[in-house]
Amino acid sequence: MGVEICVEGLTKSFGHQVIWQDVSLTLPAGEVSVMLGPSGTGKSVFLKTLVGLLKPERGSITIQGRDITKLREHDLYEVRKLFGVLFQDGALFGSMNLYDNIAFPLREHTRKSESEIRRIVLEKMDMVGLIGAEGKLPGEISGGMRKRAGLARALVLDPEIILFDEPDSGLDPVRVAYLNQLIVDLNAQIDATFLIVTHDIASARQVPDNIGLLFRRELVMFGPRDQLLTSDEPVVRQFLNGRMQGPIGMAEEKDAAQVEQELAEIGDTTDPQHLTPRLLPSPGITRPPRWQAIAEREDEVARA
Ligand SMILES: Nc1ncnc2c1ncn2[C@@H]1O[C@H](COP(=O)(O)OP(=O)(O)OP(=O)(O)O)[C@@H](O)[C@H]1O
Repeated sequence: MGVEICVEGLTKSFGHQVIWQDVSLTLPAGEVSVMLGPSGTGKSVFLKTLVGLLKPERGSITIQGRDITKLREHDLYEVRKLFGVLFQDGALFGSMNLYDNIAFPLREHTRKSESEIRRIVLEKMDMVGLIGAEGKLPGEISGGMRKRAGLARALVLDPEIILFDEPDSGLDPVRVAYLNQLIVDLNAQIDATFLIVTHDIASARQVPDNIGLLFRRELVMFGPRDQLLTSDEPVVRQFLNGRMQGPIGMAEEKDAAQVEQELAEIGDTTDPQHLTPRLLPSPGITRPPRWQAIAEREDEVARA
């Protein structure tokens, strides 16, 4: 069913450099959330903090009733089993074929027999469309296939939470579209909680239930997709429209008068009537119950 992650007042620094502070949000169980933000705002640091690889200075991360920032290494090891992580490059072992790469977590963390491992590996490879590529080495396949292999590996321990670190980086737009469909289909099938860090605005508009935006060391906003897509908050509007006009500058600083002038010069693109349609699960995949509620809420926003 996926588990909820509740983050409260989280602050992370490296030495004197505050990366972000006082971040509070709840990733609802079983839903897909996207975290956006200009380069260097600490999105990857946020993912690493959620899995307990980095320790925050302040705040809590509550999963299944336990604050994981307070856990000792042994207990943290148990909590980490709830997570599957898809790293940017798939993080595959270059000398192992895809089958062995995907089987790796099962061989490391479980006592399953090789026949059971085979069943699971082939099931996950099938889910991501990689059947037939078992014997290939990571160096012999495309970036898109490597991502899908990384995703299959993230799925083998049946995680409750899946973190995606820029799944679309380095892929052409067609591969990104296929990957987005795969993410939506997987979420409908396995119903885990998904958090995706991305720069890709088209993906952020179509795929998630919720969107968050990190900017200038703060979480500017986190909420349902329709709420962010129709927001008047200048940072949110600028980022979701991929514009130069607005508070986000090349070096992240602009003066207020310039921002105001720029915003006055551009038209309003937050019209709820033109809310980007959500990407639906492929035909034949049963939609989780929440889809009905989402469709109704988005209809309401469009009518308002
Ligand atoms: N282990 C570390 N020690 C010190 N500083 C770090 C460490 N990890 C990350 N940082 C710093 O934290 C900041 C945020 O990095 P992060 O990679 O999370 O940004 P990001 O938002 O994911 O960027 P991008 O979108 O470009 O991938 C950067 O200034 C980086 O140098």
